[in-house]
Amino acid sequence: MADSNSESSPDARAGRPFPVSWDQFHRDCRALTWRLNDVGPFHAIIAITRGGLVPAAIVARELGIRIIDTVCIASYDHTSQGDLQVLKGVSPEVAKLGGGTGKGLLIVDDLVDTGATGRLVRQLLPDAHFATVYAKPKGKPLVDTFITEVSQDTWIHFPWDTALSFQPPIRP
Ligand SMILES: O=P(O)(O)OC[C@H]1O[C@H](OP(=O)(O)OP(=O)(O)O)[C@H](O)[C@@H]1O
Ligand code: HPA
Ligand SMILES: [Mg+2]
Repeated sequence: MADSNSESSPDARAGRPFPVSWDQFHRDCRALTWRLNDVGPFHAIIAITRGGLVPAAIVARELGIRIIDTVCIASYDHTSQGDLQVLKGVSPEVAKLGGGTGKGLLIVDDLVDTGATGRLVRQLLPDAHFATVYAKPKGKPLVDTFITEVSQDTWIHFPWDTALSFQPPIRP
């Protein structure tokens, strides 16, 4: 990421952890779906891989959507963001359902951070509805629906990236 500001440098952000359990993540995805239920119906869901796969599965189950596509984008190597690479775009069948601009399609990702991924997704499908579970301030304007905002200098630790481990007591 081209962010030289020490407050939001990868190290600073990794230093302010926000761990999310499976239980919490499931609850947040359900809360997101309640909001999306008021916006739809949607023809199909597009999960932004890989982080969007888990929320997309939960949202699809709750909304009864069975057509699920992926847009495969990679950029972060742990906490540093490099150039975005679209490894796979929208499939022709799903692009057709969205009339070429994404109308009636629901894009799901786990979070927006700098907004770089969201901007790319919006270029691909300008009329789609873009939903994320979490949003940081820089990326928030790109998202149509999200559940929880965290500060820009926070690093969210998702349950699929973490494991339970011993923590020393606060007072040694
Ligand atoms: O708003 P941005 O600064 O672009 O960051 C948000 C994106 O970064 C993460 O994906 P990543 O590229 O790390 O790939 P992954 O989903 O495979 O973990 C996350 O899942 C979002 O897609
Ligand atoms: O805060 C985050 N957590 C996990 N992955 C991420 N990718 C961009 N920002 C984050
Ligand atoms: Mg991702």
